[in-house]
Amino acid sequence: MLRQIEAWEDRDRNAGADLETSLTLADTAEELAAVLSPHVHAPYFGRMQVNIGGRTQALYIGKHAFQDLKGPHHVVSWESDVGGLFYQTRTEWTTPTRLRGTVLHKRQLDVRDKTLLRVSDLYDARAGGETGAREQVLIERLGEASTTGMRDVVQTLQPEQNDAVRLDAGRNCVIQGAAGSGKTTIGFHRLAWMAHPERRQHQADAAHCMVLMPNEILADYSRKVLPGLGLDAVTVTTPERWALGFLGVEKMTLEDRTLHLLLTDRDTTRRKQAWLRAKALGSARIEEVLRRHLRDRLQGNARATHLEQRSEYLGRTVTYRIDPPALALLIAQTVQVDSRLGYRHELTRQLHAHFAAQSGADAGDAAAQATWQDLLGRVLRQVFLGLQPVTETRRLLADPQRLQAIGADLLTRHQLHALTLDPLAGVPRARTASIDVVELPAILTCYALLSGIGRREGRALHEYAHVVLDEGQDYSPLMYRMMARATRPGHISVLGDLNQGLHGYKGPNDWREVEQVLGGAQVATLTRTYRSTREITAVAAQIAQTYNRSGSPVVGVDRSGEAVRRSEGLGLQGLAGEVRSLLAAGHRNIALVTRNVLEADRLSPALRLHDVDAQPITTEQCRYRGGVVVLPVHYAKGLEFDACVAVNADNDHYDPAVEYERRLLYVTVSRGLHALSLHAPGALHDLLKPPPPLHPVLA
Ligand SMILES: Nc1ncnc2c1ncn2[C@@H]1O[C@H](COP(=O)(O)OP(=O)(O)OP(=O)(O)O)[C@@H](O)[C@H]1O
Repeated sequence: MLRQIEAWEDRDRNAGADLETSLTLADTAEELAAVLSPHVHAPYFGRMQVNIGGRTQALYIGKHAFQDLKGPHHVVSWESDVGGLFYQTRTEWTTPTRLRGTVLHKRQLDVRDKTLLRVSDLYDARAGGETGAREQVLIERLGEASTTGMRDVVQTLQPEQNDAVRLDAGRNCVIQGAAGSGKTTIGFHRLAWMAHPERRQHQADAAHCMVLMPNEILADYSRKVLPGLGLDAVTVTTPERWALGFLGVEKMTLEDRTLHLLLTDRDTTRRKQAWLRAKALGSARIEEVLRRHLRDRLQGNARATHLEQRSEYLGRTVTYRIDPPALALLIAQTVQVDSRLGYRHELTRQLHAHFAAQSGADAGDAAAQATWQDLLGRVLRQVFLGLQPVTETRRLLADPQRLQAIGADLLTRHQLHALTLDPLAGVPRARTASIDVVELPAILTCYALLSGIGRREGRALHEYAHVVLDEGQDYSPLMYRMMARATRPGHISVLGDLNQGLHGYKGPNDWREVEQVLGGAQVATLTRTYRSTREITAVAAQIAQTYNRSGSPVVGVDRSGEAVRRSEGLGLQGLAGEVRSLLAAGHRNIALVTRNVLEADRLSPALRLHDVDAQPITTEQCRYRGGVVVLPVHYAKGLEFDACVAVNADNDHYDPAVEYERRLLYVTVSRGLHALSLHAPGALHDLLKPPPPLHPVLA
């Protein structure tokens, strides 16, 4: 590898016939050298002995493919089809040249800093197959301390995770998995796999892909995995930030008044109404309602449009004109064409054809177009008059009669009724111009129908090559519709856990609904969790089993660790003592997870009085930099720490009768890798009591 890099970096060798060719060659060579360089320290992590067409040979598997031009030292990349065999239980395959291949032996090579540290044989056909060492390697890797960013798991990818990464390219997929099953990690690995040239027509250019994470803190945490997977160019953001940016209203304040009401209002009827209203707003049927509404509005604007323009074309005077019946026809045709680029683009195309017919010109002739351009602009302004996505969507949603008139056959009676209610009237609004998260998908839909949707490149809108949606249980069906519209067909990968849905009022009822709105998707379920020790997983499972919707039990990798610490009746001093004791035990990254922001805000300065410096993470602008942190559960979601302290983990803070609260508690206790401490000023939560001791005979 070093020899190859040297050759690439040698400018004299990359000389072309002329200066320009030489520069291009040198640039390309430098780029190749830069891509290969990081892999010199650990060029491979696996070796397979295979028999292909009767010849036995060794294949080395690494994070990056390497073709040794002057010797026999090749490395195949883990994303290649043959590299995938390293993780699979399958041992036979057929090469592209139709030769039969058989895997005889698999070996894990722990290489760091150009040093081979250890060799573990994973599979040996002559000695009876799997050796069991794969589990051992995994357990050791999981026992390592946490970092401040998401890690790549290429070396220890497990067979079921590998299958999820390699679900058919070109088909949407939904990957369901419990907390710590590696979903988010797998989403990024799937993207790396999609970016590999072997995906042929489905290959996704990383620069044209996007990953949507639930909040900025997690987006920042997960960006750290990108370089190791060769995905530096991928956009990682949150759905709200992306949508506001795309709509050009990033200055508006984003609020979630439904969540505010659900968390603070004790009136059950109002909570139910807010929930149903949010659900109705996120229904995929809203797309069709908006379609009908916009069609009528465009037709209404066209009604009085008599416009004409005289121009000189090829030495003669042409009168271009359009009258209401002609425009009505063009609009009817426009709305029928379901263009991703929107009505404005399609109507422009139709108008070009209309005026071209009047002058006998070719609709694509730029010189001819210039002669009717002014009139075309006037027609568009008239037709789209007053159609601003934010105001237009709000106007429609605030008009029960109009909704009834165009949506009676699309929405249920309950949905229509829910849309007419205003349960949020008492919830304060932001002082500045704002958008609510539950109305955002409808506004985005309105924009998409009028002006198109996709990846902006200058003034053009392109499809995303592949989009990964993390925490997919929190996206409304309408948002799924829009993401599918913005993306190449079959190129959406969804990761989620129905059991961790913290925003059920926005999310889908189940994955079938997602499958339906996406127009088909493969669904895979991850059955194992990797993050936490056996002791921590047992506590999380005890909570999850009270509402488990995914249908599969949570099975953790059987890694033993410290006993879960339970402290009842301890105040702030006790809590500070607990943190100090975790630090003394060698844990570096420790999270104190609270039920809400206010508690976290108060806890940080209070702990300082007891000599514990815990950084608060209480807004999306905060970044996780490691050490001891205090954060509310909704920001802790997706992050992980060496040790987690569940603060105020009692019935008062997590109402046992409310499923949503139990979900929050599940998220809280599932954040620690190695240690969990449950803390309450009084009695611990009902679901966190220690399991009864085993009967002496069983023990
Ligand atoms: N095959 C693996 N080898 C090593 N570590 C793994 C493997 N799979 C998962 N992990 C580790 O398990 C932890 C959980 O992974 P990840 O955060 O992707 O899970 P998740 O399912 O998205 O969790 P959550 O639902 O809580 O956000 C991470 O530390 C990850 O590095």
